[in-house]
Amino acid sequence: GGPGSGPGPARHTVAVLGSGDFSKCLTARLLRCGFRVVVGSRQPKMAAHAFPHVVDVTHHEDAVGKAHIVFLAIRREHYSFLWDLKHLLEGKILVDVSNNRRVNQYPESNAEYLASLLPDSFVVKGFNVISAWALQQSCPKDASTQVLICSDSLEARQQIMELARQLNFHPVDLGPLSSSRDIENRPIQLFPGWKGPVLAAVALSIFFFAYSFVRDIIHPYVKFKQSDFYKIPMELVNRTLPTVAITLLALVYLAGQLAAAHQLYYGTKYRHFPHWLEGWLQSRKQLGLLSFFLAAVHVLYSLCLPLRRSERYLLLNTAYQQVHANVENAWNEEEVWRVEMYVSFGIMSLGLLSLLAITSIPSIHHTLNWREFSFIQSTLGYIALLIATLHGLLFGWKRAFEEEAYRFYLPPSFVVALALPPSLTYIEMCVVFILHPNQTVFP
Ligand SMILES: NC(=O)C1=CN([C@@H]2O[C@H](COP(=O)(O)OP(=O)(O)OC[C@H]3O[C@@H](n4cnc5c(N)ncnc54)[C@H](OP(=O)(O)O)[C@@H]3O)[C@@H](O)[C@H]2O)C=CC1
Ligand SMILES: [Fe+3]
Repeated sequence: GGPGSGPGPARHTVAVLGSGDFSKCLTARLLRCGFRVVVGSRQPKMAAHAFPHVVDVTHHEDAVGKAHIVFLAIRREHYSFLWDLKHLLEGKILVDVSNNRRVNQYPESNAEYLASLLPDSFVVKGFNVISAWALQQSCPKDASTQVLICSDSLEARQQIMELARQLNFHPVDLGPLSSSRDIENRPIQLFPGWKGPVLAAVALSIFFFAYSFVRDIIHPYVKFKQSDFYKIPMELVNRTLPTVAITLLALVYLAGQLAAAHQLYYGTKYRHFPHWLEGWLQSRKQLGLLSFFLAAVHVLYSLCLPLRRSERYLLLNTAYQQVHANVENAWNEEEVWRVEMYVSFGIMSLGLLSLLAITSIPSIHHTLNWREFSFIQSTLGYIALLIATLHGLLFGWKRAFEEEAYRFYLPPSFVVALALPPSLTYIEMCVVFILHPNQTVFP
């Protein structure tokens, strides 16, 4: 018969092969939830010390014979010994809990390899996303409780899902055994989806930092023998941060623009985007969050600029020179307006960016319907980009056109602000709204 047709009492006994960390913690959890456990070990006498007395620690053959469900708490590299137990494992449910060290370490997943080794057993993949530490926790709130499960045998899958429930886990059915590759990759991935955006942020940071270094430090030094190296830790960093932030935010919307252009060019929504664009579209959330993070750090840096010694000396020196020149009032209306506005625009764009970041949190995202989400992420996000652009323009204005030393060196934020977002606005206005006023385009 099927995997469920074992003799009655054996069902309440679960076998665990291997006596390592995972085996110990799984056994403890099984016992706590009312199961009987038999552990199979190469050296049962030695291994028995590590288990409570109620646990039957015995040889592999013996353990397998006493249970219908067998957990394999051993590493994939040792699976070959199961070949000797082949006939004993026939018709049993084998739970593969193994993990690898690297993503896609082997051509086939561990569970698929096991299934090919023992075609007459019912292989179920599961519990690998749970750490031995999480298995030990009595209060499931402290640890992640989701268990991803897959198997080619529907009945075996359902039995293991039921077992997971009885162990106070939340099983998630991922279908056939072919999903096991994905399940095995889950616990060893390091922030999937963040690699591209983080690399982009790092590359842009290096580029803009180097640019500012040459422009703000090297150039004045070579040309005017002016030593401004003190600017490296604060001013240069604080110039790089907003430039990268605004560029990343522009990249979020550039992806949508390219997608819209692609759809308009081919005249259909149903044609696949090229791979690079697909990946780019899917990293928009990460790009936006990185942009928000850099913008927030930029705000902190900016708030701390007046705390510096250099700032105090420069202010005092200016005051002294002013007294010397007999100038009573240095008020410059134009400068005052420029700075008031640029600070105000900066605050506004950070406010809007915070809103975008908050609504990207899944639990908040789920309370919004599609239209509300797209209003915040597309419309408000775009407004944030434009306001941030104005902020950058107002900052760069004076330096680009008034300061003698920099006349021929446009500040990077100014270039980015000029080149990226407004041109996107033009593309959107021309291509989308004028040519196809009723076309719903990619958000
Ligand atoms: N530790 C964890 O947090 C997690 C572990 N896992 C997976 O669980 C499995 C076991 O992990 P863990 O307990 O940490 O590993 P350990 O290395 O601690 O234990 C593995 C056990 O396998 C047995 N074993 C070792 N070599 C052989 C061999 N040549 N032939 C047969 N059996 C052998 C040993 O038991 P004995 O000497 O009694 O035969 C040993 O105790 C692995 O596949 C791992 O990927 C999954 C999720 C989390
Ligand atoms: Fe700024």
